[in-house]
Amino acid sequence: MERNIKGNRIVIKIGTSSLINPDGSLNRDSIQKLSDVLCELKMQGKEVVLVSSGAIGVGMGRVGLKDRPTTISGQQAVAAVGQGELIGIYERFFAKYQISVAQLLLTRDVLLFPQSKKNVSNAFQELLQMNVIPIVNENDTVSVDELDHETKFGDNDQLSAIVAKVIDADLLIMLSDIDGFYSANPNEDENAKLFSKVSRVDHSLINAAGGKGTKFGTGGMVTKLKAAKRILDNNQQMILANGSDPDIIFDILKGQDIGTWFTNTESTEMEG
Ligand SMILES: Nc1ncnc2c1ncn2[C@@H]1O[C@H](COP(=O)(O)OP(=O)(O)O)[C@@H](O)[C@H]1O
Ligand SMILES: N[C@@H](CCC(=O)OP(=O)(O)O)C(=O)O
Repeated sequence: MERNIKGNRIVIKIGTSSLINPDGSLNRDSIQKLSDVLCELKMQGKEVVLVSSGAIGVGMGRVGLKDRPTTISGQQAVAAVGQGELIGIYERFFAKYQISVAQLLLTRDVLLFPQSKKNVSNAFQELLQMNVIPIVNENDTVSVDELDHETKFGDNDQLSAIVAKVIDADLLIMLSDIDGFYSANPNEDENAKLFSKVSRVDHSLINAAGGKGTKFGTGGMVTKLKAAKRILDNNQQMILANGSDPDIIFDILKGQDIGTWFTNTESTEMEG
């Protein structure tokens, strides 16, 4: 079934699992391909915001760590190393198209304090008018899940939903290493079925969501569902799909039945 998708102002979130190879090396091809697709969307006149994870994964490679640091401060440190390199890579790929990027490191304050929300919203508006592609990540040095602090965020999945709200986006496209949201983790249950459409995120769905797929990911499916709930509560739309080939974004925007479509205009459906 074709989907009725409005996609003039789009937030695209890409997870670490799509940016880092299983051996920990940077997946340059994937980042380049994603950058090509985003530039093409810009040239079609669309407004695009990228929420990119990967700071910790890139930083681990840079400082020669095979495993993610176990301490929060260790993760903050490698994120600080990786973020600069990550933005530098995006900057070079986008420069081929004479498109500039901007780095926005955000925390939950964006929603908690009306003045912060207004400031961030104004900055996004200016950047979009300047035809710049804003690239967002959490401000990992201050926003850690484990600290009970006003600025905590803990995951880019929910951050991307918050950004979609702040800029009043038509659509959030969430790209991961999996084809969508399944009735159980398909890496553990071969009978898991893909949901093609979800109209309500309730406890039974959250129970079907498991943790992250690789040592590089952060939130797994739980944080993606929490993001979807925020989107539905705000009457917006989200599509969760596999980011291994970023060209999938074009098919999503054509309304093809790809991944899981979170929309409260229709009832929940499973494939098959
Ligand atoms: N019900 C489910 N449907 C799909 N994937 C699931 C589910 N439960 C757990 N997962 C896991 O969530 C992973 C994606 O989350 P994560 O590793 O955090 O990726 P990303 O880095 O893209 O955010 C999948 O690879 C899969 O192993
Ligand atoms: N801010 C952290 C990642 C947070 C995160 O949500 O990661 P992921 O589950 O891969 O989207 C980073 O850039 O490494």
